[in-house]
Amino acid sequence: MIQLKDVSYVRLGSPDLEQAEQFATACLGLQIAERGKADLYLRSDDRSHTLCYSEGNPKDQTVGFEVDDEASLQNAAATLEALGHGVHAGTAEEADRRKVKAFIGFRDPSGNHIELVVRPERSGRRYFASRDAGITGFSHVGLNSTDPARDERFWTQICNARVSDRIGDIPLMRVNAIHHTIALVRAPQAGIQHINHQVESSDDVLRSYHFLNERRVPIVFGPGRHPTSGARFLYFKGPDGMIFEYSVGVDEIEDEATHRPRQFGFEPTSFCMWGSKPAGMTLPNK
Ligand SMILES: CC(C)c1ccc(C(=O)O)c(O)c1O
Ligand SMILES: [Fe+2]
Repeated sequence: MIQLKDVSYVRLGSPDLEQAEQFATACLGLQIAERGKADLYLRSDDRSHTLCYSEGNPKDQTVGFEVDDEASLQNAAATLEALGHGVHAGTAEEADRRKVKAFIGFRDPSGNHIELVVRPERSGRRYFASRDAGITGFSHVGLNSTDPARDERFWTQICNARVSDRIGDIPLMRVNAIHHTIALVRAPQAGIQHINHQVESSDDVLRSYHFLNERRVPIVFGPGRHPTSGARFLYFKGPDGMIFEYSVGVDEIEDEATHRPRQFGFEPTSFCMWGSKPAGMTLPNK
C-alpha cells in the first residue's frame, strides 16, 4: 500500500508566465519564491513552494503528493508498475526543478498526472505575500475523474486514501486527519478540477469576494458553506480557466477507526448550505 502523507504541490503549464504571475500575486495572494528560466515558484505557507507555473501547455497539470522516504518511493514504483501504470523515475535535474530529494511520476486511472515526492523543501522564511488574502496554506485538490467509482478504488485501495464523505459519486478523501485532500469530480477528461488554499477567517473569504469582484475575477461559486467539511468557501477562475478555492474551517476527522462517510445527494444544497449556486463549474445548480 502506498502511504500518502500530504499534498505537496501543483505544477501548471502556462503559455503566459507574466499573466500567471500577475494573477497569482495580485489576485490569489501567493508570494513569489523564485523565478527560474521557465518556472515561476509560488509560496502559500512554510514550504519552499506549493504552486509552480511552468512555460508550456495549460493542459500539462501535475499534482505532487509526499511519501515518507526513498524506500517508500521505491515500493510505490513497484506497486504501480505491477498494476500496469507506467512509472517515470525522476532524474536529479527534474527533482531539483521540483525542489524535492526524489520523485516518481505516473498517471492515475483517469489519466491525471501524479507525482510522488520525497523530502520536499521547506523554507526558513515566513510566507509573506504582497496581497493579504489571509492564506494559511495549500490544502487540497479536486481531480477530474472519468469514472469516480473506479478512481475511488485506486486512491483508497492502492494509495491509502480514506473517504470522509460523498456527494453523489464525488468522494472527498483524506490522507491525514484533514477532512479531505483529494476530491474526485466526474468529467469527460483528466485535469485538475480545483486548487484549494485555506485562509484564516470567514472575514478573509468575504473580503476576497469583494476584492476579486471589483477586479472582475470571475466568481464561480460562493460565498458559501460546505455541509460536508463545514468550511466557508469562495471559488473563482484564474488563468486558463483554472478554478481556485479559498476556504476556512475544514473539519478534522477525530477518530480514524470509527469514522463513517456520510452520503449527500448530488444537489446544490449538498455543496452549499447557505443557498449559493455554482455558476461556471460542472456542479448541479438547480
Ligand atoms: C468538489 C466540491 C466542489 C467540494 C465539495 C465539498 C468540499 C468541502 O466539503 O470542503 C470542497 O472543498 C469541495 O471542493
Ligand atoms: Fe474544495
